[in-house]
Amino acid sequence: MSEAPSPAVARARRGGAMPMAELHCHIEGAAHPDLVLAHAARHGIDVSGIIRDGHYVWHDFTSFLAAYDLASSVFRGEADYADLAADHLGRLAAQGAIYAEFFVSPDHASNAGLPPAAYVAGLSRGIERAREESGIEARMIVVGVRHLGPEAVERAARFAAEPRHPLVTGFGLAGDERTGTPADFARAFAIARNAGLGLTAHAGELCGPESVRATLDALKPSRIGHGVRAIEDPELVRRIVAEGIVLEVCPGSNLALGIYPDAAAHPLKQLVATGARVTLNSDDPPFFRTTLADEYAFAAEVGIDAGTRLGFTRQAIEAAFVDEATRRRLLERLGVAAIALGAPPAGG
Ligand SMILES: Nc1ncnc2[nH]cnc12
Ligand SMILES: [Zn+2]
Repeated sequence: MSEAPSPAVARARRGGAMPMAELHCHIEGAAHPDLVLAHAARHGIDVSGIIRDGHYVWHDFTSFLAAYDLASSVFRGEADYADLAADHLGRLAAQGAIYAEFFVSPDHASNAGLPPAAYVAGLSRGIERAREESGIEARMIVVGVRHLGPEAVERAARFAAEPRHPLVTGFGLAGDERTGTPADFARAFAIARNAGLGLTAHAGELCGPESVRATLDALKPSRIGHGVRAIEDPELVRRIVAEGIVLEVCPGSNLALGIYPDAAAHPLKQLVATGARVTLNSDDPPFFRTTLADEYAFAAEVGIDAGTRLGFTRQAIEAAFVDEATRRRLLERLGVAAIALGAPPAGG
């Protein structure tokens, strides 16, 4: 009879010991239910409709967004957001992440009564605290919320652009992909592009390949949030590969939201096989009962080898919205971690 593997070996087999990097996670969506319960109690907010037995409850994309909005509303001050960012990044670092970008939504802060500048100041304090505690590096991507309309998204872009906070390095579009058309947000993306921000947009999550194509045409992002449904159109996949568009793939989110019925139906492996630049991400981890380590474990479970999984981390660092000196440092850290694991990273 063989002995049970040690926890470290079991974790390594699951893919959890890998050095990881994440490009796609919404900070409000990363709020652990315990943290939300604590802040809700302080502010006298009833969250019993969205948190039961320590887990978020929702049943479709619309009710997920409603739960997300209510959970967000319990974070009201600069210090609340510092705690949220530090908690999120501390959890990621404990899993093995060396770099993380997260989406920040000035509209959610404003709805909770906090001016966007104080929101970003609080989050950046959390980033600095986490860096001191664990060495994890992080940046913020301001997002406009699509279902709030083009004017709100332009307001978010102007906030991101001027004055530039040093840790805000990107601009993106989140929210309900089923509302409006990408062209509605072209002005917002022009503002962000002119400010030198990196660009990403959610597409090909709830809607099909036509949404990804229209997003690439109208907004010209270097990265697409999700993008998985591009697999339904081989011509579009060829374009994504040829243009080097990076896909921020979030399998746990896709499965939780029912975009795909099960792991076997998820196109992660096919996307990798096309040569597209793929990264792995957790999106809104406690809402979808996932973690970044779980996403890497998912990749292992669907048959993606360790070298390719390390390649996801390298890809994320190469596509990160950071200055070149930081990118070089992160790639060096990845190289050292990969050698310790006994496997040099793909392409490095
Ligand atoms: N999965 C998702 N898609 C679009 N907008 C979001 N905001 C938070 N999570 C999201
Ligand atoms: Zn997302």
